[in-house]
Amino acid sequence: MVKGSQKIVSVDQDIPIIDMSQERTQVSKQIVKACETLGFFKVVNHGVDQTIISRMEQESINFFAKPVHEKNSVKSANQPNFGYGFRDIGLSGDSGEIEYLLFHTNDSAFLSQFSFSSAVNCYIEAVKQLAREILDLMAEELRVPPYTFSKLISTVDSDSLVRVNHYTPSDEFLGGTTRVSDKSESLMRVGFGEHTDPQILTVLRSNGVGGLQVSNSDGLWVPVFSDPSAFCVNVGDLLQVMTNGRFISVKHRVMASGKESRLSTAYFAAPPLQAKIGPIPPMIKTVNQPRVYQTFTWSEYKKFVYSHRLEDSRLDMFRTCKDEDDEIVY
Ligand SMILES: O=C(O)CCC(=O)C(=O)O
Ligand SMILES: [Fe+2]
Repeated sequence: MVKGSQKIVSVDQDIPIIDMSQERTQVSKQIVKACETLGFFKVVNHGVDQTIISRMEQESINFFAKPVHEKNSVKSANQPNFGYGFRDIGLSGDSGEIEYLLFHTNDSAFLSQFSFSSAVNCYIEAVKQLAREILDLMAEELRVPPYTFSKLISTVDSDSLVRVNHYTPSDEFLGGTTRVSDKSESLMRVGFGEHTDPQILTVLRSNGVGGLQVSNSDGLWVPVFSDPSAFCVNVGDLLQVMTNGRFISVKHRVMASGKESRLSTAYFAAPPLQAKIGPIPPMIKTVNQPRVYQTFTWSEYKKFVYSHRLEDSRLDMFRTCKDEDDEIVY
């Protein structure tokens, strides 16, 4: 039995697909609606140059094709869970059928070890720009001051990350030194266990191989068909907090069925470590929408997240139990 499994619905008809070439107010309305109902949507006609995407994908394929010892040597000097990872996700004992490369977007010393750092940097700039644009569209429709969200990810000390995930076909695991012990699990293996993304916004792309599932309001897992020309966007925990619970930080997971390699690249847009995060004043209405979350720094929340398991509902600990009056000025 796959841990945490729920019923799976068969089509991704529930996943909104937003055409960013539409009229601006239309786009912002659709984005806000998607964030309130599912916390997840796809964008098409997003303006990111296909050559930037293709270069990043090819360089990632080349990296994962390298011998294990070469991949293992890619480690961050000061953070043990950064760099190349195999199976172990995070620091609290989570694991999945995955190998990955995790790095800070502004860690130029780390990035310079790669022959493909220019492809990575171009990709980061492009998805960061897309994330900013989406956050600005949200702010417009929510009628909050311009750049309220995007300015948090625009500063040089923003703590944003990129994770390139590679889910290898199951035969490689079955035939190799790593053995899948249980037959039923070998049919549907957890690639990346259920979790919410802790940051502000995630912009994710994959290579045309599915596996990603999102949990809808009925608690059903909705498979997300992979469209290599689209970006998937999901609300992170911090955006749920800033919107005082109006946006949903969607629970998602990857089930690797094992026939083809899934390659995904996630850009996690995050604020600087010392940024104070809490519900923004226009999102708090004393009568019908009182403050739901406390105020905390990203650094405090990140520490908390890293000391818990992926599937833990980490945001619950930061709900208010009393009225707080430490308003944040963004
Ligand atoms: O690989 C995917 O599609 C999703 C991975 C994911 O959820 C993550 O890296 O946070
Ligand atoms: Fe995720």
